[in-house]
Amino acid sequence: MSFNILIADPLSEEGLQPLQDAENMNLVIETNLSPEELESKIGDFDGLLVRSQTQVTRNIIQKAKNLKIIGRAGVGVDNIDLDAATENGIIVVNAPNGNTNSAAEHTMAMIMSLSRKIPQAYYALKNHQWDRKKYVGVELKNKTLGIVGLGRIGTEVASRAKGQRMDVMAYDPFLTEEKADKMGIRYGSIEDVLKEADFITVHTPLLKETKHLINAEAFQQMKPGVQIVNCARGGIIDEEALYNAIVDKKVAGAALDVFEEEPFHDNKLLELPEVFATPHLGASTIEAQENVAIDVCQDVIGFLMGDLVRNPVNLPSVPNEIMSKIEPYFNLAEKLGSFLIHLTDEVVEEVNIYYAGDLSEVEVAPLTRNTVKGLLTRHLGDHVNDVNALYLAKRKGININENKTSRTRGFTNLLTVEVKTATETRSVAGTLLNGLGPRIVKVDKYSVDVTPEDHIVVIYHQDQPGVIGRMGSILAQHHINIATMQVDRVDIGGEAIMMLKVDRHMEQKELDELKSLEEIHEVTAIDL
Ligand SMILES: NC(=O)C1=CN([C@@H]2O[C@H](COP(=O)(O)OP(=O)(O)OC[C@H]3O[C@@H](n4cnc5c(N)ncnc54)[C@H](O)[C@@H]3O)[C@@H](O)[C@H]2O)C=CC1
Ligand SMILES: O=C(O)CCC(=O)C(=O)O
Repeated sequence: MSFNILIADPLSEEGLQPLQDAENMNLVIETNLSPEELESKIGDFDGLLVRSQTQVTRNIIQKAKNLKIIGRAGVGVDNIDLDAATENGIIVVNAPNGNTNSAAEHTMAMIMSLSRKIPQAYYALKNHQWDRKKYVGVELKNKTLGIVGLGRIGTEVASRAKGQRMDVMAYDPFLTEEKADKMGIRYGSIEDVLKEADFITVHTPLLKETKHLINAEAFQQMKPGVQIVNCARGGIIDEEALYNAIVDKKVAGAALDVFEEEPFHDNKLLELPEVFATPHLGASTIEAQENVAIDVCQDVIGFLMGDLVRNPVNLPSVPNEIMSKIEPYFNLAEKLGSFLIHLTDEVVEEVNIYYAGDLSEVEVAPLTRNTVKGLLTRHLGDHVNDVNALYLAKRKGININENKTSRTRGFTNLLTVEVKTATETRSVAGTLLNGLGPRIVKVDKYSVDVTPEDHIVVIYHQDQPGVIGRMGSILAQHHINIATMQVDRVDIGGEAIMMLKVDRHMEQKELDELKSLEEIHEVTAIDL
């Protein structure tokens, strides 16, 4: 099997080497495609790699019939419609670590250039103006740097600014006073940071909550003469408000790497002498580009070859040590879901998943996704995958509940799945037997021991002599060989279950013949 990968933005050649070297990956490099060109080509590709330039819109994703993975060589994924990707079962991966250093260094370069007005002084010299008075700067030492967003890049900026002997203060919803103390910086609310900082640098993602986080009201709260840096995302700072704050002399200078609209030819902020800018160069170093391309290529190859990805954006990332504990249960979880959905023809309203024993001690979200994938595939087909399973369940109005319990029924691990419809509740439980693999150990209230694979026939019948023989005869007439057989009941003479493993798929008319026996209540054939 081979995969077609489209590289739609310029990526480091060295960084692309893992993909070039992979035997079954066909790389097509076509940058600067218009949205229409990308829409018309994307149907041929299994993977798409971009930086921040290409907008991967819902329209493009809807045309991407074969697309399985979108790799973003960088951090911000605001150029990718994540909802559309998730709904269509396309995994998005990024490279969150490879450009942190470069972005932090660029931020420091911006802060230092701002403090000494280096770009303006150079520009004047180029224009034959030797002016030493106009370009008097300020020292960074003892000035307060306010960092909004103390993630990977914000943290690196903090440690570099401390090296400049700045007084560093930060706001981040995940920052506590204790963590700040440990880092040797000051903790503040957003208001504290706005009020006290001489330089403010933003390092948040662009989200609904951070759009225009730094707006006219925020500028009002700042010290006169404050200087502003944005090397994160255009739109975190309201450009109109920044323009006005500079014209009103509230803000003394601004250094911008990112803009509300990119790329641009004109931006009125650049008409102001207090402003200098770079065209989104934060991650543009040889090292960062190589790092992010390698990281994203490895995830794309890994994913297409059936491995786990390290940096998923639209799936929670699970640390390796946890993944190694739960991975053996993936197959069991999916098979239990596929099995159970065949036991009801009614609309499923609720799914309860119970994790017991060893499973009650680990992160089980990936198992829940696999179970739901198994449940939904019967009716929604193969496009259900672990990326979109929970989204599709929600869209169908199915409530999914995850529970951890101590009820192991004597097994070291037990996964029980229960579906509720308007009129019935059906359930199946399975375990992973040490060395023997997955087993179905309970169906509704009956105990069984069946491997969840091949052709299973579940028969509910009256517990009375002769039923098994009559069923056996019908199967024999159709040349259906019984591989294994299990029966269980709760009360003598009451309802009983029979679980058959047969050697081939059973046709509807064969099942109808079984159902026509008076003692039989329900027959379900399940091909797992
Ligand atoms: N200019 C460039 O070329 C580059 C830009 N970036 C951008 O830099 C930004 C930061 O990247 P990383 O540090 O890697 O991300 P990160 O995810 O490690 O850090 C973001 C931090 O922002 C915080 N945050 C979220 N909402 C906030 C709010 N309302 N107020 C304060 N903090 C908030 C989060 O808690 C998190 O700690 C992203 O927007 C990314 O796209 C990243 C690399 C290069
Ligand atoms: O691809 C680039 O150079 C942009 C990097 C960036 O903005 C990011 O990683 O978020």
